[in-house]
Amino acid sequence: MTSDIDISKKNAGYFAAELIQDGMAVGLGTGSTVFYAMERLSERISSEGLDMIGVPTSFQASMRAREYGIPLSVIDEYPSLDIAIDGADKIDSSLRMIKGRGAAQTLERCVADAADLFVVVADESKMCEKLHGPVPVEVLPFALGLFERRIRELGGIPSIRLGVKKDGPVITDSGNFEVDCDFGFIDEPELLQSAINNMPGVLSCGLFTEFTDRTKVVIGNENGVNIF
Ligand SMILES: O=C(CO)[C@H](O)[C@H](O)COP(=O)(O)O
Repeated sequence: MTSDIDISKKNAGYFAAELIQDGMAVGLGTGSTVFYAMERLSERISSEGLDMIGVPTSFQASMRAREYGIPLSVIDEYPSLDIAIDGADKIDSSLRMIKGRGAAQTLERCVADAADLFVVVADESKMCEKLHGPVPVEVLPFALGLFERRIRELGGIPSIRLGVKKDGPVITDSGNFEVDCDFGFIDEPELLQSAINNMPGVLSCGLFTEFTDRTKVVIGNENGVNIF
């Protein structure tokens, strides 16, 4: 049975897919809401002959895009993208967000940075007054101990993410660890983002505060979408 959340995600994803026009290079984010955008893009490719190229942000995104028959390339070939479509885990009213449930935030940040417009698709449960909850961070295995010490010094509680159908730590698509760092409610997301991203051994954290001036957030609900 399709849940309300799934309908909301589908409405958001389908709306984002309609923003894509012929000839566009499009970043394809990771997660279940982006899958709906890909589903609709696939339909448009078949029915309208939509001519587009996708740049995926993870193995998951590229596998699903291939299943959907979406032509793919890489950021080396397309360092400038028209639009990147991606999901988020928490979004505040200033359009700052936390990403990284899928441990893909490093590549997602590269693709968002390359794009003229960052379209974030989510259901209503992702909106919040103040960002809170664990901030995912991709960390070089070599630097883990030092990283955990630095996070504790900043007031966070680091917790290395463990595999579900794998013993031991989650290994990211780039071969690193993913560490969820709990800071509770985050007063100054920009400062926390730069403090974490400046730590030795950090690839990228899941706080996304730098794209707000070119972000469109599409929040799906049971009946349609709201745009922020
Ligand atoms: O940041 C992400 C992956 O790293 C996802 O975009 C985020 O977790 C949203 O996922 P979903 O659309 O499945 O709720």
